[in-house]
Amino acid sequence: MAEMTEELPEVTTTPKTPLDAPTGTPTVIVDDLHIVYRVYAKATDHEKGNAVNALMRLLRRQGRPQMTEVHAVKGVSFVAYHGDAIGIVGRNGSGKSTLMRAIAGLLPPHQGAVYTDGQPSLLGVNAALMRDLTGERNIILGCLAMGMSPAEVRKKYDEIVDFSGIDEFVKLPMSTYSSGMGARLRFAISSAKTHDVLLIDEALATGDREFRKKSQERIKQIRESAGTVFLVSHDHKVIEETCNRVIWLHKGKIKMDGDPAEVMAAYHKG
Ligand SMILES: Nc1ncnc2c1ncn2[C@@H]1O[C@H](COP(=O)(O)OP(=O)(O)OP(=O)(O)O)[C@@H](O)[C@H]1O
Repeated sequence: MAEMTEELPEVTTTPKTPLDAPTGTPTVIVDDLHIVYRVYAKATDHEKGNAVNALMRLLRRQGRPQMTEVHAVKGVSFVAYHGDAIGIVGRNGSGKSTLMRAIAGLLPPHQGAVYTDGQPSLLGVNAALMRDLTGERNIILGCLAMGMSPAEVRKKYDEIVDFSGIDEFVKLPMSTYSSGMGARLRFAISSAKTHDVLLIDEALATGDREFRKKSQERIKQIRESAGTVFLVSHDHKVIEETCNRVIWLHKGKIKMDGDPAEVMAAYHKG
């Protein structure tokens, strides 16, 4: 395997205490959550800004005419616990990714609230790795960004390269990777750390079968260390094999929440 060649400065930090909270206590509380996107559509020629149109809008107390709202999550409430792996299913546009981003704190609630115990980390298909940098550099930066000390990065480096299976490609820029290789490296980096709440949005979709198996094993380990995992996937086999609970979103609302086999059976019936 390729040795890590980058020099990292010696820094001593106090190690983070492992998650020791007992299972069965809440990690995420979502309370009557509403998320609304505001979209500014392109103005038609008729609406285009000129002084007369602007004045008429002011006089009629109208807002910008091109703005539309998309109510993506509509009053979602649930509680997640330590040790939970929750699958989120639903048709395209049902609000799955929006809900993940809201739990990660990346979207402000329009109404309601999200309370989390610990730091949620969102691992998505577009997780911020840099295409022009080598895999090695991305591993180092990614781990430091997750709060690891340089010593921890050095300790974890081989394991991450090994888990990702990208071998010698680690020395090449990520722009030379296939989408599957990129996804594997992202998952390997993100899951190298114990997460309180790990949100995985379709990030396992591009991996091959062997990698999916390895990632399911990793998710199990995270659950066993009392973290909480959310998994958005259109691959229902992965959901059923990995999760102990499934939430079915439909048009921004929870249609069903419970045992994976029961929810998936109802979901397939439509
Ligand atoms: N940035 C955005 N701006 C405006 N509307 C958005 C934005 N992102 C998502 N939406 C809208 O919000 C709704 C929910 O989208 P979201 O991506 O959360 O659904 P999803 O269930 O994850 O879909 P998919 O399975 O296709 O990934 C859709 O109507 C979508 O068009």
